[in-house]
Amino acid sequence: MSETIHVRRPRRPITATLRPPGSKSLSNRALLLAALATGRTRIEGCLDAEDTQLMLACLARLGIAVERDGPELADGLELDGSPRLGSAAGVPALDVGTAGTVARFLTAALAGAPSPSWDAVIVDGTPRMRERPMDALLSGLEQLGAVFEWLGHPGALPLRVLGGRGLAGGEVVLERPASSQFVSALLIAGCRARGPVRIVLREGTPARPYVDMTLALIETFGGDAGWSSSGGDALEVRPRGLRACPRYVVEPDASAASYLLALPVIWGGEVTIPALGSDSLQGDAQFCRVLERFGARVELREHETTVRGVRGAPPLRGRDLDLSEMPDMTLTAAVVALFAEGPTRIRGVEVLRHHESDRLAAGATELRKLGAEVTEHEGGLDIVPPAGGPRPAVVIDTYLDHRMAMAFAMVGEVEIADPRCVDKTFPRYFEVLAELGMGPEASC
Ligand SMILES: O=C(O)C1=C[C@@H](OP(=O)(O)O)[C@@H](O)[C@H](O)C1
Ligand SMILES: C=C(OP(=O)(O)O)C(=O)O
Repeated sequence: MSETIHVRRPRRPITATLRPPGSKSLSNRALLLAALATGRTRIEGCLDAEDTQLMLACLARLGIAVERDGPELADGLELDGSPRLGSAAGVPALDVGTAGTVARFLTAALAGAPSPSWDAVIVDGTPRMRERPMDALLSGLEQLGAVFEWLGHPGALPLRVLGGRGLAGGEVVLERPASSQFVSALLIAGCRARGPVRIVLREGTPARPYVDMTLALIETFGGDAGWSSSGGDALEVRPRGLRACPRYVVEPDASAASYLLALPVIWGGEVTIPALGSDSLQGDAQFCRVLERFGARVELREHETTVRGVRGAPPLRGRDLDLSEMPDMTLTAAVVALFAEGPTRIRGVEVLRHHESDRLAAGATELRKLGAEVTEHEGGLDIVPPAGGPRPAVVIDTYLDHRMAMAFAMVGEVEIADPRCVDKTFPRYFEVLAELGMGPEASC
């Protein structure tokens, strides 16, 4: 039986200004693009958690060292990039853990590295990462000129990327990708190709704001990529050398912020997140609009978000939510739905089947334990909240999934199993809850 942590219901409204850690998505893009760019980049506000530590450890294995200002990664770090992606010789072996961004973006960047110093690189991850889809990305890279050897199942981790001339360029046609990260990875790799790269999305992409985020970061690092002006759902990369960014400041993580902003909606109070607002590059920064639809009062300003709630007055209302642009927000919304009047439908999130867990199946199971009536669809959930609120004293299983732990902890009066799974993106999450009066020490 794994360790559990007890999370209490707060006794007072939750009123605070809170600073979640740096964005995982922005940190790992900035780290990788800095590693591929010529010159020295300084990054401030970098997330210091499993997913960024995995990226940094892989880069170090490739011979790209990082100088830190201090023990906290967020304080600042500096990194000297090289288009060949490092100086390591032989066949370095990289562990990408369960970090989708590292598995997809770094594998693609390796495949695109021109004349690398290494002969080949082995890429492997956790058992779950071996199951998570990579196939359409890898075959797209092969079409552009990459060479892989499969060390397990074809089209999946573990694999060997053979060092060569990098990517020739050309066109890749994707049916609806299993992850938006395939598109972002092809864009990043395409920046180092010998000729232009065109990515045709025959049935669009899930989680499109992450693709726009990649385009914005490529531009920050001097690259040239964008949506095709010739119509249709296509992207074009016009390769040119990437340039270091003298100072890149990472925004707070909008997905981590979602739990903190949902707390006053469930329990009453007011939470402000500075440095995360309407100007954010993160699609999840728009999640406050979903909270507004449930009934919260929301101010989304430039550089700042505030969400207010008054417990039970007026009551939250269940809603029909298309979360296809913000799939990571599904579990946060599903837990808020437990406290609403009337059913909530969540749609458009079939990518959740391939995340750290199958979040639709895992979420449905745990919501039912709390007394909700849940119907699971291929790409969503219908949730009828329990009359009288969630059942107390339930042990929530977390399926090695940080978002299961963080979302279900908001329920209060629950036991969260394997709480350290939050280390993937928000290691201090339970300390923050304790500071807000939801820790075990609040029982007096
Ligand atoms: O590009 C990114 O940084 C991410 C894209 C999304 O992946 P999917 O498109 O697989 O949902 C998201 O879920 C993940 O947390 C981060
Ligand atoms: C899906 C997620 O992560 P990954 O970057 O590993 O895909 C997530 O953080 O919710």
